[in-house]
Amino acid sequence: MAPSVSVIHSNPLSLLDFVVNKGHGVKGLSELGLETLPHQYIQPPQERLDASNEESNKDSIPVIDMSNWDDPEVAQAICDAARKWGFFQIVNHRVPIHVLEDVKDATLKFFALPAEEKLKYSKERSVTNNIRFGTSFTPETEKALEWKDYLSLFFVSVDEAASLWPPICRNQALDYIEASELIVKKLLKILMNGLNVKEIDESTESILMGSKRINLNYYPKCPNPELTVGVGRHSDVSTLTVLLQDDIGGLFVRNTETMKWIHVPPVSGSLVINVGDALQIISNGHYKSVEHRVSANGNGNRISVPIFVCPRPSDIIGPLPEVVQNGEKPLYKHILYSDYVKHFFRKAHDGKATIDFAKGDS
Ligand SMILES: COc1cc(/C=C/C(=O)SCCNC(=O)CCNC(=O)[C@H](O)C(C)(C)COP(=O)(O)OP(=O)(O)OC[C@H]2O[C@@H](n3cnc4c(N)ncnc43)[C@H](O)[C@@H]2OP(=O)(O)O)ccc1O
Ligand SMILES: O=C(O)CCC(=O)C(=O)O
Ligand SMILES: [Fe+2]
Repeated sequence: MAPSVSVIHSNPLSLLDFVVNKGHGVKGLSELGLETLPHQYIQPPQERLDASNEESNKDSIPVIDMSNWDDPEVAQAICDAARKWGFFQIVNHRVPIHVLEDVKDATLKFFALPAEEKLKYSKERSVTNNIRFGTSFTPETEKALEWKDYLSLFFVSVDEAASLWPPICRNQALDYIEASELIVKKLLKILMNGLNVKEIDESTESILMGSKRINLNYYPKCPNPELTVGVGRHSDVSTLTVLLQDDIGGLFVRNTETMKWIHVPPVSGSLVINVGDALQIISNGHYKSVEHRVSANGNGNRISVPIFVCPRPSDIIGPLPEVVQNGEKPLYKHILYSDYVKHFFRKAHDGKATIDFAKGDS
């Protein structure tokens, strides 16, 4: 039986038991009809988004039409955006719209499952570490929790996905991964060309796109959205992230010049692309992995579906030889990629601090 709203507010153990242990997530909390936010979700004032730290001018991240993707001007726009903003949106990307709609529907269906069904995929019960249903980011280490539930699926093979991923969303998630492969390859080719890396051999291809993780994110309607966050400030640890968002909005990106936050408005049929830490390291800082965050909202539920395109866990990553061969100082050392990711996952979101792990001489 669900605890009453007053028990949720007065007993911290009861909240954690309901949200984390019983698998109801923040979706379950939201559906209890809370009128005020439980104190565990109240972020310190400096982590909240308000109008004073939002960009008020009309600067916005570029929307790039990929119809003529061999046009040098398109390549230039992509490389410029990756250098300046670390983020851009793409339209006419060749991922069929029905694939995007289907994976959004499947996300809603997964989160609509009963808590006990979703709990089968939790860290404690999942038959594999490659599948994880969870809430917030790292509830064990966070001072304030985040208003988000997620299902995270690390892609190993179609066979593993077919036997272990939740049946209600596995085909749709696999189709989205498969259909986005072409645009991912094209973007990486363009970005490598922009660094003077003309030939992508097998080992570079593994570093650029040797593994993939797909997350299904659910941000339920929130009482007092101004006091909390959907996702706190972080940069992705991927090479590139391909993000599908719905039409609710709430993703904000740091303008690294003004340090203010810029909204990434939903554009119908588009995909948001962002540079992750692995690409910042590989490119020796030429491409920027930029801090971003998601606000909570009081009007409705939001979903998003990022595909994190990554090196393989066993890859050693560091600035590419082509980038530093002309005497440019390497800003990052060589590191085992899985060490980097473990470092990211073991702490609460902390903005751009993760990349310090890779700083130093190679
Ligand atoms: C969820 O909210 C998020 C997520 C994000 C994500 C942004 C990204 O950029 S994700 C892309 C990450 N890259 C990869 O997954 C590719 C490379 N993968 C690996 O190297 C490995 O698969 C591994 C992730 C290191 C896991 O390997 P494994 O051998 O299983 O290692 P463990 O020691 O068991 O786990 C390490 C540590 O990480 C925790 N963890 C594992 N998976 C997840 C997950 N999906 N979500 C959260 N945490 C995870 C695991 O619990 C371990 O910690 P312990 O404390 O338990 O030791 C951005 C923003 C968000 O809000
Ligand atoms: O939901 C979003 O728009 C972005 C989520 C995000 O930044 C992430 O999952 O890494
Ligand atoms: Fe992110």
